[in-house]
Amino acid sequence: MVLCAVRQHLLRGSRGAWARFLQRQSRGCVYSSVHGFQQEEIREKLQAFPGGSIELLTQESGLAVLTINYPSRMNAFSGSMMVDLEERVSQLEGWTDGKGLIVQGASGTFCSGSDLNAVRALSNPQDGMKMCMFMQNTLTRLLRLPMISVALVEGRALGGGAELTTACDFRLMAPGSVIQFVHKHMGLVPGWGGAARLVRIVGSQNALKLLGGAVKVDPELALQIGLAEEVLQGEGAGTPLQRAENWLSVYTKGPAPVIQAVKKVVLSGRELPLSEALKTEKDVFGTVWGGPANMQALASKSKHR
Ligand SMILES: CCC(=O)SCCNC(=O)CCNC(=O)[C@H](O)C(C)(C)COP(=O)(O)OP(=O)(O)OC[C@H]1O[C@@H](n2cnc3c(N)ncnc32)[C@H](O)[C@@H]1OP(=O)(O)O
Repeated sequence: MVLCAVRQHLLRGSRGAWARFLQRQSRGCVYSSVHGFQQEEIREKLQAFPGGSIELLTQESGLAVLTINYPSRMNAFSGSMMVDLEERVSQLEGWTDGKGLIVQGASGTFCSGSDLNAVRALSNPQDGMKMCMFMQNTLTRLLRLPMISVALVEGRALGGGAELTTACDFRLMAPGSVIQFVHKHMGLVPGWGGAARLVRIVGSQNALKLLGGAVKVDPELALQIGLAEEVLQGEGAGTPLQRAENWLSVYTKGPAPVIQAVKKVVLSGRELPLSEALKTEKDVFGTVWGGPANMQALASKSKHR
């Protein structure tokens, strides 16, 4: 009873801590009206470029699959798909049972970046900045979801598609797939946060090579520089999605509050200064200490041989 009350108190404290974490990180977003960013205004503009969709399937197991779906344009991001993605991320933020997320493209290819038709129409500097801020906000929130995320790369991940892979915790590549930051060939640099995240994943030297040379990163190179965790081999071992689910299940096995706590402490360690990360870790620890999974493990006198 007492333990329960203490836990409730800690839980309340932790929710506060997590809310404070997100608040410090601008509620999970990078830009708000303070930066001249008006979300509704850009949403309206983006909706004027329809096509394709972003599909979200949540499973009772706590695993969700997000599919970028515009096969006739190699899953390029139309304006309405950017808006769709933001809405799907909002849905995932409110999914209390979520533990894992796989991001994939439809029809055997990942994503060929932004829809060049929309890009042409939004090529004035003001609209470009607004689109950039919108996508940075969305992909930052995607990476900050309290669940473990994996980009399943089949076929090509080009431009903004390559940037999207970096907004997941891990990348798995199918044989023959390619991740390529083609921005330089387009007279651009990444603008959806892909450069900042890439530096943290592969280091600045490798990031400079990949962006400066618009290098085609095949699975072998991706493994070598730490961009990908694994190549999904094995014809007989199910579809690439099934293999990705298998891979992820090692990390999502267990109760949702524990898996979410794992992601939260790693996220705060990655994003906050040490003293603040330590405080957040303490608060997140408070949510699992004395919780059902902890009590059950203690009662079963589990060994870790
Ligand atoms: C954030 C910054 C960015 O993301 S800038 C955008 C970067 N992406 C690109 O430049 C990709 C340009 N596309 C390509 O290089 C090729 O289409 C790739 C993806 C390699 C596929 O080649 P291939 O297999 O020969 O097919 P294809 O060229 O016939 O394409 C099939 C249809 O899809 C379309 N498509 C492809 N990518 C885009 C795109 N990003 N935006 C708009 N449409 C795209 C192609 O135009 C083609 O359409 P259609 O059949 O000609 O009507």
